[in-house]
Amino acid sequence: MAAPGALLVMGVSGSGKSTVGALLASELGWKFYDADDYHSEENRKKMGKGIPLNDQDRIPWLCNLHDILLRDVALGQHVVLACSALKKMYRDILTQGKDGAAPKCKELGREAKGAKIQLLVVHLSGSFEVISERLLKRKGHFMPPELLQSQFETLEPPAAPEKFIQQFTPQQPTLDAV
Ligand SMILES: Nc1ncnc2c1ncn2[C@@H]1O[C@H](COP(=O)(O)OP(=O)(O)O)[C@@H](O)[C@H]1O
Ligand SMILES: O=C(O)[C@H](O)[C@@H](O)[C@H](O)[C@H](O)COP(=O)(O)O
Repeated sequence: MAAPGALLVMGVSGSGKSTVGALLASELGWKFYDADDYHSEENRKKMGKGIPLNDQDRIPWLCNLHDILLRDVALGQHVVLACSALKKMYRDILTQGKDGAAPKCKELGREAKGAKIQLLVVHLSGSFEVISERLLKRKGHFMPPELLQSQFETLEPPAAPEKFIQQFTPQQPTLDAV
C-alpha cells in the first residue's frame, strides 16, 4: 500500500486503544486523537447507563472523525486515531466518509467529499477474560464493564482487503502484517 497517512488503533473497550495509540503517536511524532473525546453527550450518557450504541449513534461520530482525519492528512499531518471502529462499515466511514456508507450518510445531509484516507489498521485483540479484568480495574471512565459483551458481539475483525496488523494479548505478541 501507499505510505499510510493515518493509523487507526481499534478494538473493543479496554483492548488498550488509548494507551497504545498515545504511545505509538509519541514514538512516531504523529498527532494523536482519541475518539472517546468526540462522543456526543447523548452517546456518553447512553453508554453510562449500560446501553450499547447502535449504528445511528455511531455514524455521525464516525463522519466527524473522518472529517478531522481528512483535514489533517490533506495538510500533510500524520495522525494516530484510537477508535473502537468495531465494524467494517465503521472503518469504511473513517476512510471514505459518507461515500463509503452511502444510504446512511446521506441521511446526515452533509456534502460528500469523495477523498479517501490511506489508513493502516492496528487491531488490538485479547480474550474476553483478560479485557474484562482490565475494565474492572480501570477507574474514572464512563464506559461500564458490562458493555464488553456487546462490544465482542459487534466486533468484525479487520480482514483483507483492509490493510491491518493484529496484536493479540496475552499471548506472545504476534504481528501479522497484511
Ligand atoms: N497491553 C496492556 N497490558 C495490560 N494492561 C493494559 C494494556 N493496555 C492497556 N492496559 C490497561 O487496560 C485498561 C484499558 O486500556 P485503555 O487504553 O483505556 O483501553 P481502550 O482505550 O481500548 O478502552 C487501562 O487501565 C490500561 O492501563
Ligand atoms: O463504538 C462504541 O461503542 C464506543 O466507541 C465504544 O466502543 C468505546 O469503547 C467507548 O467509547 C468507551 O471507550 P473505551 O474504548 O476507551 O472504553
